[in-house]
Amino acid sequence: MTADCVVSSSFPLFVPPDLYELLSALPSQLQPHVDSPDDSTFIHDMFGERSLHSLVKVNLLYVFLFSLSEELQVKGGSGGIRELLKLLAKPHVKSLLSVHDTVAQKSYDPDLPPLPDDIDDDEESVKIIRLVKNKEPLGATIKCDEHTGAILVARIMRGGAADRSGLIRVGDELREVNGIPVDDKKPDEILRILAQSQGAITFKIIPGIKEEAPSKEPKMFVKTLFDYEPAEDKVIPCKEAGLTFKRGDILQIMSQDDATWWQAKQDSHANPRAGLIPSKEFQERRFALHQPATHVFQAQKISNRRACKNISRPHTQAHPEIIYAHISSGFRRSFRLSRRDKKTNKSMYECKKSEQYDMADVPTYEEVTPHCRQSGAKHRLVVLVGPAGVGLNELKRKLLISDPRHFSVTVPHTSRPKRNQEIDGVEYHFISKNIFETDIQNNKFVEHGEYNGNYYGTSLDSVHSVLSKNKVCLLDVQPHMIKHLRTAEFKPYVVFVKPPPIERLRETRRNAKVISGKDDKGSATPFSEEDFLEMVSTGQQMESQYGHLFEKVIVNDDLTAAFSELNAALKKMETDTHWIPIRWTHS
Ligand SMILES: Nc1ncnc2c1ncn2[C@@H]1O[C@H](COP(=O)(O)OP(=O)(O)OP(=O)(O)O)[C@@H](O)[C@H]1O
Repeated sequence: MTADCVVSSSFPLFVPPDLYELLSALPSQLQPHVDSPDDSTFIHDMFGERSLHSLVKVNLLYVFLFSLSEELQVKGGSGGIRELLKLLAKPHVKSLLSVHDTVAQKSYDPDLPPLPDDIDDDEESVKIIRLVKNKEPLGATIKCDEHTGAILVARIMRGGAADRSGLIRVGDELREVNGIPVDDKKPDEILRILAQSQGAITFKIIPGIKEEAPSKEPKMFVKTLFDYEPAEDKVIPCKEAGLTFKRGDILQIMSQDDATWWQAKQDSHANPRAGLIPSKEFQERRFALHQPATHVFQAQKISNRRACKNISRPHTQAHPEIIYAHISSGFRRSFRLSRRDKKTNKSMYECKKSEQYDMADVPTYEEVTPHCRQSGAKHRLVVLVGPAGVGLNELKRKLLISDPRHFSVTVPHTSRPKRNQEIDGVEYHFISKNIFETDIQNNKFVEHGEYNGNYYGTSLDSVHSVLSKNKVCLLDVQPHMIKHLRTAEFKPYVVFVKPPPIERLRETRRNAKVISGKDDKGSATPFSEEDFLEMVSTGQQMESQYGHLFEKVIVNDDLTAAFSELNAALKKMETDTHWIPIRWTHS
């Protein structure tokens, strides 16, 4: 339906209540002097007429002031009275009263067409609604009742023109449009009549029996975790009433009355009218039906490259990583896949819980609330994800160099023996194999893995330790680990570092070396074409599977630009208000 409502208005009249009482009392006082019932009805109608009330009210004001002046003149007397008489005699006071009287007597009701003659007197109540089309849709949908065949108002979109007017309600039966009976028509045909109508449209409506309960505007906000285009949705009851959104948009849910189709509006849009979106439950069911069995992104096999490479490489001032080594030796500590090692490395980093598909993982909507970090409160955990070789360590390193007192990384645990030059708690926390295994059992690790018979892992305590120093903890993990870090305590800010298109990879990484090592002696070799292809395809896979968990996506094309963007985003994260899952605020 594409019509807009005219809401009638009338000029407000301020009639003293005692005058109303007088007018209402008159008919009964005259009653003893009236013989015929017709005369009695006439008198009642006349004194009950609203326009008479208005006229009397207006005249009373006028007459009252005149008689007041006369009375005061007769009384003569004090300076105050003379002053008042002078005021009342002033031309602009008189003009003001005259304008008031003129305005008060005008009718501001809209010019409505006469009621159709053929209205059945027996019909209990019929609403004739006149609407004027403009660009804004009416914000209502119709349907054909499957039992009676009646055309009913199916839905009123919250905040839309129909809703705001209050003239049309869900369940109202549509009888005529512009005098054309619609009881033999299908909803589509009616919509065509409406589309062809110009200017005013008259609806004849039988009000539905069930009155909609006045609804308070709910204040529920959700972050959308998928893209939605109503035009492509085969089952939406009305495509035109649908709301388009992109993954990551914030919507305000306006109505959940219908279990299948919610009403929502974009938080950032001024348009008050809600649109239809699939409900969470409905979308989950659809998602489950269309999801291939093997949809879970396979965690990459892990090498210990991260665990060892900065520790055992010779320190040379020329190499940027070594500059970092002077700031903190606990770098390259997270454990992600090395492309080069994956065939030979049987171990992989485990996560704490099962990676099996469960409904909680279905990306539909997540209820969110605005959050701004209070000064002095712990920082949000910064989680970096991206395909191997994309530049996570390079970006971390730059952040650490830029502000070593503000940013920090975790110190990993290992079960391998400590070397002479190493200090416990600096390069690693050195623990026995037994203790490592017990800690794994007790879910003490964010990630852990085995390499060359030794365990390596990032413990939750090492994250706590950085955060408790009021520093921003930079952690890079496999993307399937993100969900375990999404807690009220960590409030992770997840940044996906994405590779640029392959031609830009070739160009920018021409002189770059990819570091790999099957033992603690990491070796650096140039990127191969295969590395680039794999980086791009892994990046795409990660984004499609975990994109709903990313708060920021940074394309690492030009390194300096990518670093500036990341740095600026992290500053904003600390100072600005962000939408976070509401469950993170219920700790
Ligand atoms: N934007 C860039 N332009 C040019 N070289 C880059 C860029 N980003 C990273 N590099 C280089 O690419 C190589 C790999 O980067 P880095 O080690 O940071 O990747 P990574 O994501 O940590 O990889 P891995 O997980 O395999 O350790 C390094 O030599 C780094 O200097």
